[in-house]
Amino acid sequence: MGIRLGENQYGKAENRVVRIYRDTPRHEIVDINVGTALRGDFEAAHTVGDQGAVLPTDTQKQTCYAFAKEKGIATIEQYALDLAHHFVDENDPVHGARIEVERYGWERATVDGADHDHTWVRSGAEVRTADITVEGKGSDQTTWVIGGLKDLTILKSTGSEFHGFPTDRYTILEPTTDRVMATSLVAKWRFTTTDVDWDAVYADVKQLMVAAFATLQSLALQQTLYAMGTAVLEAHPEIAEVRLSAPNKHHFVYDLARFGIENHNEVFHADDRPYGLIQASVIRDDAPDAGPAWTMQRGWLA
Ligand SMILES: O=c1[nH]c(=O)c2[nH]c(=O)[nH]c2[nH]1
Repeated sequence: MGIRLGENQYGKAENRVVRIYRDTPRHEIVDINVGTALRGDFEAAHTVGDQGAVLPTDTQKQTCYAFAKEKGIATIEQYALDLAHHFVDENDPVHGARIEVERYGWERATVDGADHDHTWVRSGAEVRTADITVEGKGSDQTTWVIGGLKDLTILKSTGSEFHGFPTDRYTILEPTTDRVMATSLVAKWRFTTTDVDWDAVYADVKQLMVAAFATLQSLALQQTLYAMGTAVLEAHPEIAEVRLSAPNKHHFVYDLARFGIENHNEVFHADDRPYGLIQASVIRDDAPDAGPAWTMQRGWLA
């Protein structure tokens, strides 16, 4: 019975490369997901386990990050062309390469009517939410309204620190005075009235939170959440409480020193999990009782 190896290729999928250009105070961001795949003389790797021709997928990954700094990512087309040519031209067994790149859009955050230098909001609208509870009938009826949003993804490329934390024998985290901070925010705010211009308040609450995220020289995501909630309560007397839930979407500085390449907070690996999950409620001292406003949200037992 004749058996032979058919089509095959191999590579590293979903390299989450984030390149920040920070030569001037006005930073630029390129946020991409890169897949590499090589085709060529890899018969022996499959049939007898001979790795003699196999450029490791790990090396392909490192090349993606190194090229982000060495060649830059002026366009994803040119970046992918550079990678493909490199793999094919520098490796005899490689006859072909397929590089697939997705680029995620970021729009500059607006603060005080102007584009911000180092804060962006991920393109594509967030999801607006409303949770309404009505209890009772006639003169005994009470209504609670919670406004909110989710999937508001925001990132700042500087203006974030994290240090001064306790250490124990398991601590490896290095303190930092300059890091990327990013989150995909979930926020809900509890109104104390229904006499509200819902659209206008929604737009303003979102803007206040984005501006607080952008402008605070943050010492922790916890401090940023508190500042966001405080900004909303200070501007909106009709809101009694803001609840915030924020995954800390870690961006790790990629170690390019191993290749003799300097990386001063320019090339990052955007890790998807695990993530820190920072959650806080910011509430007025004299907030009326929430009653059933928060009870049994979807997923309450999940
Ligand atoms: O803003 C942060 N808050 C934390 O609690 C924390 N913990 C951690 O490892 N990194 C961070 N960052």
